[in-house]
Amino acid sequence: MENTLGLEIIEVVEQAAIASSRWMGKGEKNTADQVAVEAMRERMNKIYMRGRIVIGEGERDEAPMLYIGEEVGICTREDAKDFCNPDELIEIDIAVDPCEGTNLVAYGQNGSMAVLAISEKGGLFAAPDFYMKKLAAPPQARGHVDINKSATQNLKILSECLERSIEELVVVVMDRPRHKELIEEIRQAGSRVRLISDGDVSAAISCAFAGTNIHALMGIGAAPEGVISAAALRCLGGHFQGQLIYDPEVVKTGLIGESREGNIARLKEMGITDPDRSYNADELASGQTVLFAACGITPGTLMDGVRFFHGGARTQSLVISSQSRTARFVDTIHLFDEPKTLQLR
Ligand SMILES: O=C(COP(=O)(O)O)[C@@H](O)[C@H](O)[C@H](O)[C@H](O)COP(=O)(O)O
Ligand SMILES: [Mn+2]
Ligand SMILES: [Mn+2]
Repeated sequence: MENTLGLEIIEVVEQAAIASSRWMGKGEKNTADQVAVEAMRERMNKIYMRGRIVIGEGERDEAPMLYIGEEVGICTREDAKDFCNPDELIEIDIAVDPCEGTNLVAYGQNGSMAVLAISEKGGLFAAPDFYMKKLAAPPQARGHVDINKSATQNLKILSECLERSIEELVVVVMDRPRHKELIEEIRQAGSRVRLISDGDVSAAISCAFAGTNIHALMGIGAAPEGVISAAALRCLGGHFQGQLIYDPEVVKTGLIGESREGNIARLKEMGITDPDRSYNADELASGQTVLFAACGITPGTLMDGVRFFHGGARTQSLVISSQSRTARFVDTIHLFDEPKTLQLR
């Protein structure tokens, strides 16, 4: 899979990031999102592959593009056998977030990226558009911290695993009213909290890399983003656990319906009979082969944002593969027309 798709998926996230970054700081989050979706879809449909979107922009009716169930890639054509090789005909599942952190792009803030994860059919948990309680941590803490333990207990375990004091730990939490008590607990335990307004995928993946000064992600974000984060952390050997949140009393906003029972029923319809189950990274991204790619839109902890220069642009991406066991940082110069200069840095 990596051999046939590796380079192609870098271009997919690069094109989405470039398109979206043109709307950076313009206060128009929907446009920043829409152009990323269009660019991602257009580039994906030039790839010799047989892909199906399992995590995307939503259901077909509400999302004209990259909706769940949409088929992408040249080899989804009926006559594909005539021009696609056997590898390209293997069915693959794709999770996309063409603009992760639309608010961040719209307001010119750090941490947004174009991102996707790929696996063979059935290899990615088709997360419903629900919330998810998340716990991400570095590889040394994998299997030691536990989403069912309190933040205080996990910080103690984390400090032992990372051989540093609790006071030296930095935990990223989304700045939401639902996290008031969690934030207090982390501070009370002695650790430091980095609050983010959006973009918990970047925060989760940052846990896997020493030097980011991010040691854990705790709290509730969206479930689709949880699966994408899990795909990266599984390949990197980091810790990731997620638990669906269906009780509107817990989140008090957005994604889910107002009735707890109604939400449980919706989950059941989707085949999720134990709504309280916590999933680890291997279960959320269970495929034999998992590929992940992200490209910075605005600057972030892991990657720089898109930088334009006369006649071109420079992007930074991260491509992770469970197959080759690599995490590649890719720095690309894109030549649009006749650039006067090629910007080295
Ligand atoms: O910040 C986020 C927004 O993602 P997007 O809509 O693609 O720009 C995500 O990282 C979060 O995981 C999540 O979507 C968010 O926590 C759910 O929204 P909210 O109700 O505002 O917390
Ligand atoms: Mn997102
Ligand atoms: Mn998005």
